[in-house]
Amino acid sequence: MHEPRKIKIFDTTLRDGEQAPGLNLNVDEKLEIALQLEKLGVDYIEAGFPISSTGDFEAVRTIAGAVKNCAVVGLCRALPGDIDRAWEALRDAAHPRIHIFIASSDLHMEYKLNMTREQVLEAARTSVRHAATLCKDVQFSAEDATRSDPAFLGQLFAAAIEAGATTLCIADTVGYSMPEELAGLIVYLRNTVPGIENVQLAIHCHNDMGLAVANSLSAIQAGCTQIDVTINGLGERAGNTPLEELVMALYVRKSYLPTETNICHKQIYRTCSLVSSICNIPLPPNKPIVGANAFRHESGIHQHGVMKNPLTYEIISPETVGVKRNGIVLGKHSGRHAFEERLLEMGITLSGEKLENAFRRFKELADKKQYVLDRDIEALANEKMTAIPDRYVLEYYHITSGNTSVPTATVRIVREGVIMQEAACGEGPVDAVFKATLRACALQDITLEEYFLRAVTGGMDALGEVTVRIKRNKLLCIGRAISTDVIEASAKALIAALNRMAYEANTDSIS
Ligand SMILES: CC(=O)SCCNC(=O)CCNC(=O)[C@H](O)C(C)(C)COP(=O)(O)OP(=O)(O)OC[C@H]1O[C@@H](n2cnc3c(N)ncnc32)[C@H](O)[C@@H]1OP(=O)(O)O
Ligand SMILES: CC(C)C(=O)C(=O)O
Repeated sequence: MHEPRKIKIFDTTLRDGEQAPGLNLNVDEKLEIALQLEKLGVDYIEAGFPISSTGDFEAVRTIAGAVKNCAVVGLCRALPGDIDRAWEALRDAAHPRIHIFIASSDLHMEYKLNMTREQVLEAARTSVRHAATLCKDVQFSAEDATRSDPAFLGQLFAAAIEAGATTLCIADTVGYSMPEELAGLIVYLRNTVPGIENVQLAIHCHNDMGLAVANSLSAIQAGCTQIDVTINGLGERAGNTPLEELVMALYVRKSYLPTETNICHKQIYRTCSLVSSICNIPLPPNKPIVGANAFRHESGIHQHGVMKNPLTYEIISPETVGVKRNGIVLGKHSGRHAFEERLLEMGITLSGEKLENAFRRFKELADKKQYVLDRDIEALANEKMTAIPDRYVLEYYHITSGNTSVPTATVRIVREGVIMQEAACGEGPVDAVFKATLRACALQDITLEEYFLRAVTGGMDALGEVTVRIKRNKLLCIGRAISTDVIEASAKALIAALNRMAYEANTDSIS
């Protein structure tokens, strides 16, 4: 058997992942995800595209200052202004990397860049050379590489190596490649590009035809040692290679493809769940590795087999990725120790005020629910981890509703010690609570752009998670809350969104 090859994991959840339509993460959310990625053990965190906005610049700068155990990467076009801005954000990182990309397919060069092959070669040369004067780690990526003329791609890579690139990345930008075809391209480049043996070779796959994992595995077989991934496969269009799927395929099939990564497998579920919650993109139940059904067995023949020996129908044990099979049941009589222990088992470390808050909310929930499940706890922990100051506090709400009465709500809200109380009628109880709340806060110019309700757990006493997106002028803010009562979850989600809006607007209050 061959020695396992070291595979480096390049996580781009915070850059390509955030390009998923509708996704917009603020600096605090990005930092929280980055710190979890560090715990997970990724080798590189692509934290953003610094020239693209002040928010992205700040996120990259903040993450560069906070993360110590992995390299932090900023994306740039092949333009000096992009590179200087990226370096400004990255310069304090323990391990900074500048990532430059330019398209290499004739289609992109002609229609999008309006550049000739010679001009693209020159832009790659000068930009990589410039970046190498600032940073010793420079990645050069060829966008749309898999639809490019292989000979030109080879020339471009040779120019980037000569200019000082330390990593070269082949991007299957539109998820066009087939696994064997991609392996053929990689072997061709390895055989023809001078100096390629001295740089790290990377692959960046998109999932337009559901082939991102297969293509990434094929690229590893053909010699790539850095794999670009995102958590839950987030990304532009159909997304990128999902970290959890690729890493677990490598882990489970190590005897077929001997490799190793620095990933701490027990942190996988925690990371996927945190990203899903912060991004408000629920995991489909049948999602490999981390979906609710990934370790469930419904049919009798399977249940019988698993009872005799789990290996009959399980190629991964849930504990490997941080999912607890059948642990202690947490309920209203459980104390801090059991609660904290369960959090640790789930890969969640909370301390001080955050732990106290989560425990208080757990007790409130346990009073209403027979059993508190891992998913409930996770939701509680996720909700409170990105702390936004509570400017608006919901003191109480009261509704009257029924199929023969007009839904009416009364709310009392406290804003910085001032009590504000109002009543309103609505199309339904949630609408009435929203109208009363906005009236009480004198914020009737806020519009509700989106309302989303999902059951976090099953059963009659399931936790409902409500997410609202509100808008005032151009500012869009999300609020999320959970409760066994959907009206309460809705009211709290609106208050959370108002608090976020006050925080984002950076004023003492919005009104
Ligand atoms: C495959 C990928 O995922 S690449 C990353 C894609 N991600 C994003 O685009 C998200 C962030 N992007 C942004 O915020 C904006 O697009 C910005 C700030 C980067 C640029 O904004 P604008 O200046 O308004 O330009 P716009 O986005 O309309 O067009 C892109 C410009 O960059 C040029 N360009 C695109 N790629 C490159 C490149 N790799 N190197 C040099 N120039 C490039 C285009 O030719 C176009 O130039 P032009 O304005 O001279 O016609
Ligand atoms: C910037 C590059 C690597 C990219 O994201 C792509 O081509 O999909």
